[in-house]
Amino acid sequence: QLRQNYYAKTCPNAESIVRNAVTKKFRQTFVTVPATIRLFFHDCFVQGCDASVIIQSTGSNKAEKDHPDNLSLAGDGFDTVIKAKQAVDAVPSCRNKVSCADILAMATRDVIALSGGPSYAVELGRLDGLRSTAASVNGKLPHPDFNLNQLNSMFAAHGLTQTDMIALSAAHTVGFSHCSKFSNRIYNFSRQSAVDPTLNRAYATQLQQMCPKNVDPRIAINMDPNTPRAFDNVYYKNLQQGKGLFTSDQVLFTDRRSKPVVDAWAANSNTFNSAFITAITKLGRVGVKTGRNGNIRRNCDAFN
Ligand code: HEM
Ligand SMILES: [Ca+2]
Ligand SMILES: [Ca+2]
Repeated sequence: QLRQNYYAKTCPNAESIVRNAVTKKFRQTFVTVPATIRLFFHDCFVQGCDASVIIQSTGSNKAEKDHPDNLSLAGDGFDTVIKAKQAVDAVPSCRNKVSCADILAMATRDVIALSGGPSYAVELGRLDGLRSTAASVNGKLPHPDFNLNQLNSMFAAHGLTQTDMIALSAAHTVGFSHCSKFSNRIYNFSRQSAVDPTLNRAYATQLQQMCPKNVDPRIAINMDPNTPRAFDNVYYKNLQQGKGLFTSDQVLFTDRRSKPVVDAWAANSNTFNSAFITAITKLGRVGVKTGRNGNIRRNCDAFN
């Protein structure tokens, strides 16, 4: 039931208003890019793409964003959606017409294009969800130590194929990770080997330097050591060299079932780009709310 140009009659400039607000935010800080993309993913995988992740906790409700798996979502993603919503609502005819869930989908499309990734037409028509609880996040988001079967089954639960999962994982071509998310790979990996043998040796040494054993937990490092500010297929080239940061990244190359796709997309950015557009469009359809199951929030971080 989603479609392109959904707001053509009700708020014809919705997409350009959002794009302008996102561009302004992008010029202030690059973190806007990874923060917004990850926010969209974490929204869609819990209760569908309904902006449930943006809701603030209240005295009586601990919201999704305060679940441990969401605590590292960067504030600039939330801020991007809130700023874009304010820009939309500043136009009298658009006021309370555009959902926060759609604004997040548009902002995600825009930050990908701004950082050099593929441009695509975004489907719209989502309503905002009416519930957000920390408990509902349990077991719904992938962990960095997942193997291919675990990744596949979690994505399959939302109608996404292994190919879609490999394409979406390329979001790790931009953005940051805290050291704790991969420290198991560079210290005390196993009885046989202190360092994960699938990790490039020189890269492992660099990671140990950037993330010494008792590092400040607030330290975050680039996930793509080569082009951290470009949304590109270098993600797959890194995997070929043992430079995937998480087990869940590197396994896409070490498991023979996913390796052929990694090799193909490392070699051809056009085929990657079109697979990515297919996959993120499917991600945007997950669990969409319509009718009585949703509404259009006045403020994206609180229920009406
Ligand atoms: C395939 C399974 C995935 C796992 C296990 C995973 C795990 C993680 C982890 C552990 C971080 C670091 C968080 C931190 O320490 O701050 C991260 C960051 C990130 N993830 Fe994923 N992720 C996965 C898939 C995805 C997908 C599908 C997307 C979007 C399409 C995505 C987008 C991002 C982005 C953009 C960041 C950087 C965030 C920032 O810099 O603020 N991830 N991911
Ligand atoms: Ca959601
Ligand atoms: Ca990159």
